[in-house]
Amino acid sequence: MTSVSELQHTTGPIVLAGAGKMGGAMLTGWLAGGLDPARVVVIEPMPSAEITALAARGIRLNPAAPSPAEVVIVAVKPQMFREAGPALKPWVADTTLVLSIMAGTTIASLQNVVGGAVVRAMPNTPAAIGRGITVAVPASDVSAAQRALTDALLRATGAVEWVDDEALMDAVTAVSGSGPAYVFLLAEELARAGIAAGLPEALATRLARDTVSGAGELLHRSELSSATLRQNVTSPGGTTAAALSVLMGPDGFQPLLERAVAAATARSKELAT
Ligand SMILES: NC(=O)C1=CN([C@@H]2O[C@H](COP(=O)(O)OP(=O)(O)OC[C@H]3O[C@@H](n4cnc5c(N)ncnc54)[C@H](OP(=O)(O)O)[C@@H]3O)[C@@H](O)[C@H]2O)C=CC1
Ligand SMILES: O=C(O)[C@@H]1CCC=N1
Repeated sequence: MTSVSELQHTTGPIVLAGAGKMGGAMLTGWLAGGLDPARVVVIEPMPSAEITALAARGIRLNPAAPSPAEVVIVAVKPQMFREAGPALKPWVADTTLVLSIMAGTTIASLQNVVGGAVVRAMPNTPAAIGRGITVAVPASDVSAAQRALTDALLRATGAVEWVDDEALMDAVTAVSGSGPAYVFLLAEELARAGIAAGLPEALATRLARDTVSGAGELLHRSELSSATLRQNVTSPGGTTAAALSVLMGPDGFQPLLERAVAAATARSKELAT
């Protein structure tokens, strides 16, 4: 992760349209990394208490007089974009970087509705703690400076991968955009299974949460592959092998996740406008 201080080389306002779960997570990551709140404009019809409180730190919330910004981040729901997009135009000049994080919504659609130099990106909510991963794809007219600015913004919330093929974004969305939800569900279901196996609810919940987060942290810090880390838990003829014979069986994780990722990929394509 690079420091938000790279963003201090730029001076213009950073406009965030839609400060919900994902836009709010990115904003949290930027502010935690040291971005000056005075540079941030938030456009949000029903701001949460947290976002409203940020106004006291210098963020400008729903200012009355828009003017072209250096960056506009589009973080409204894709289903809202056709309605919400045109109102963003006064913030966008030809030279404005328009960074969209909307699932499905294409670069062509952003160019038509909002204009500017468009980068389409797919982040995830661990951005709030600087541990997100974002995949970005630039429109052909995005300058090197705009790409560097995008990179600095995204790196302040975690890792960044650039791709040239926009068609990859549906599967990216299904794997890393939605992926944190699959992991949180794993923690929920591991706790439920622990309760079913006889554990008190509070203990099962604690064990599941700390196991998922601890294993995630080990995966993050270790240079070993996930397969090796898994094998390191699996004593021959032991308890893990018994569980994995279920989880790696014909109706185990592999076909289940393939179906889940295929469903999310298909939904991303449906959301394309
Ligand atoms: N959640 C996630 O993990 C991820 C989400 N995304 C993308 O981020 C975007 C936002 O998703 P998410 O944060 O989950 O959804 P949210 O509903 O939490 O956030 C969208 C926000 O936009 C606000 N909004 C509605 N209309 C306007 C408008 N005209 N101008 C400005 N803001 C408006 C909404 O307000 P109100 O609620 O009052 O309508 C809401 O606060 C989506 O496009 C999604 O595809 C991408 C990666 C991951
Ligand atoms: O569920 C969604 O559509 C968004 C995109 C990826 C994560 N959340």
